[in-house]
Amino acid sequence: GVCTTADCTQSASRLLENMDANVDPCDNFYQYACGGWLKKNVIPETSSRYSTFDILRDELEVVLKVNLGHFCVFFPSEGQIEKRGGAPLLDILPNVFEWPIATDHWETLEDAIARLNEKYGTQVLVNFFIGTDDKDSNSHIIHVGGQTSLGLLSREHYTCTGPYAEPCRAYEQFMIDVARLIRTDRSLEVNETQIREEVTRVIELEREIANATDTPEDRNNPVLLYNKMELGVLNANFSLEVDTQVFDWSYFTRKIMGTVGITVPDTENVINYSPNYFRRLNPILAKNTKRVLQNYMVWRFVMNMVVGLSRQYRDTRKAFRKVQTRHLLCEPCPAAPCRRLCHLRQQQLDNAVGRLYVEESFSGESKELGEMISVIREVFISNLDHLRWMDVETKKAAEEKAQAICERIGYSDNIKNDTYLNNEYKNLSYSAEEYFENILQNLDYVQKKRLRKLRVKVNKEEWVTGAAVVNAFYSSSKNQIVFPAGILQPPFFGKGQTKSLNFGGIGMVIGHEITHGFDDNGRNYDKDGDLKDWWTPSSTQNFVNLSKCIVDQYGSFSWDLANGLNLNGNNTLGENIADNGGIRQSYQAYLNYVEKNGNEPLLPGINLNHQQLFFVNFAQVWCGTHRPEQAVNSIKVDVHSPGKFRVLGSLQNFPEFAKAFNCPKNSYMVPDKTCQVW
Ligand SMILES: O=C(O)CCC(=O)N[C@@H](CC(=O)O)Cc1ccc(-c2cccc(Cl)c2)cc1
Ligand SMILES: [Zn+2]
Repeated sequence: GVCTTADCTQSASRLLENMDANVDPCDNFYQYACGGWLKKNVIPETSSRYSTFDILRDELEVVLKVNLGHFCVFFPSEGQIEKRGGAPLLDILPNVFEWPIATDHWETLEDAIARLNEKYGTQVLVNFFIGTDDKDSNSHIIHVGGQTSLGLLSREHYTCTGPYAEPCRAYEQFMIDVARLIRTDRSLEVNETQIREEVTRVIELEREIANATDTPEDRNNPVLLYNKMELGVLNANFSLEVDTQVFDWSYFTRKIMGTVGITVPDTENVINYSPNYFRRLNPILAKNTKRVLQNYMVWRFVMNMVVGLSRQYRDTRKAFRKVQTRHLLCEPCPAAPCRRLCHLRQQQLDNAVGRLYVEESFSGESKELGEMISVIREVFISNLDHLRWMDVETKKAAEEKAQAICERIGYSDNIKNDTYLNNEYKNLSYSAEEYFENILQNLDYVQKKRLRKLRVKVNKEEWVTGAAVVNAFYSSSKNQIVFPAGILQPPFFGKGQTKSLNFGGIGMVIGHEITHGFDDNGRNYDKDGDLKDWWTPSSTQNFVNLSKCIVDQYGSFSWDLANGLNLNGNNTLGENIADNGGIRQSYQAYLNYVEKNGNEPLLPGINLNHQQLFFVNFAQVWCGTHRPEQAVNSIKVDVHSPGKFRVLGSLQNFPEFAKAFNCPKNSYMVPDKTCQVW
């Protein structure tokens, strides 16, 4: 029969709207499923990528903005911000030992990195953080490395040639304008030549630092990153010298950990995950002065702060805004509610935001989700039996790990617990005059909470995300899959949606997250989340060979929106393995569902059976388009392949898709060579 409920009618019209039935599904399924969407949608001025996925995120923000009245939080008017000019920033520059370009006397270097880290959570030059010990997932350990954010979006930007010339120039002008403004506010002489010269040196230094950082390829094997050594050894073997002054790692570490009352002896173990970066950094520092270094480091802090100052300061980043990275403070937008939301997110108030969202929009689908997770987990495990490339011993360990995956659905009960929330935010104080300082105070509060974890066991109950998030997660150290409330909505999931759409939507995501535990990164961790090899050498070798097929397949896709650049098959391998596993598991789980419960009633007005509807809904998650500069950048930095290729690549490897649409052998969607890992 045909389902004529409102939900079915809505699903049918959504699916029909987005697709282009004139395209042969076997020629290009993405075009077939999304052709209608692409004809009807234009990328908004304010977006760099616009897709079904992004629209869900925008809609979630609207729900939150509309309901921000609940937050009796005072936010300053534009007038109050204007009145204070640059004062909030000028007042705190002494806290970070000053910005030489913008003053005529300044002090040390060492303390600056430590202060930026422990007080403002800003990582410059050295990334120092407390994280889970990969080889003891119940403990925390100090990590040091080179993964600090750069002023420009990516390493490539620092070539300052071709498409990167404009962002570079905007970045340089931004720094010059802020330096001039601060010197003027301080009634110091403004010598344009002097400022421009110092800025040029900072960008030159930043370019060298960017080139010294590890590439994504250098960072994708957790076993090779796990370099544990005593702090004393780190100090001895990875000395950094500036102006004949040696960087003292012990002093630096104690400076940071002392602020939370934790003493760290030289025998303390730390993980140095970028030894090569520090080796490459040494000669760079040796040929630079402390002044240039201080200029660089404090600039990385200053550039994030100007958005919280008066119009004159904010305008300095106008041209640069187009290529902005995520900043610490909020862009004051015309309507107060959106600024409040931004602050709440920036203030790590994800639990308060999550509570609001859950109360407004989440009707608690946990039970049905739980059932979907268990049948898809079962399929993953039963599929292991058919894998000829994995030996019995390794299959047994894989099954144990799959059984041990713990699931989190919707939201953490904590956010419903007023006592818990009040306790979490008790130290927060807001007042209109001091909002800038409050934000800095809260950065301090959040960073101190992170630093205090060093002597505390890992809380595996803790959620790795807030609830008001349209996404899903796999944590290798917790062996945990998480589906926040934000993604539990159409097209992914709906109580009134047919199971074919739910399995093609959230079912795919569930399979994707489970498979992350077995991709090129996740497979290195055992069922307890410890970095321990549970593979036989022969199974490892087979896994590597089969992965190579995926690397080559996605690496051979050339992306028209990125000026024909090919995808990076290595950097996207983990996500591609997860997509290819997810589609197989969720589809098989759907067939099992139909086997057990019979065929579902068809959708009105759309002459597709449910096997076909599964694939159409699956593909329409990624109906969307990109701006060229975002496309080029995403190929460099995104671990996910572009949506179009995620759909094409995983369907080309899946014979059940070809069967569902009766695609002939030589069609584009049925290539000769296909890949399969899980
Ligand atoms: O925002 C972004 O660009 C990343 C979104 C992103 O992939 N999040 C993932 C988080 C993660 O990687 O575990 C969760 C996820 C979302 C969508 C899909 C999916 C659905 C239908 C078809 C295909 Cl080929 C893939 C699979 C996984
Ligand atoms: Zn993923």
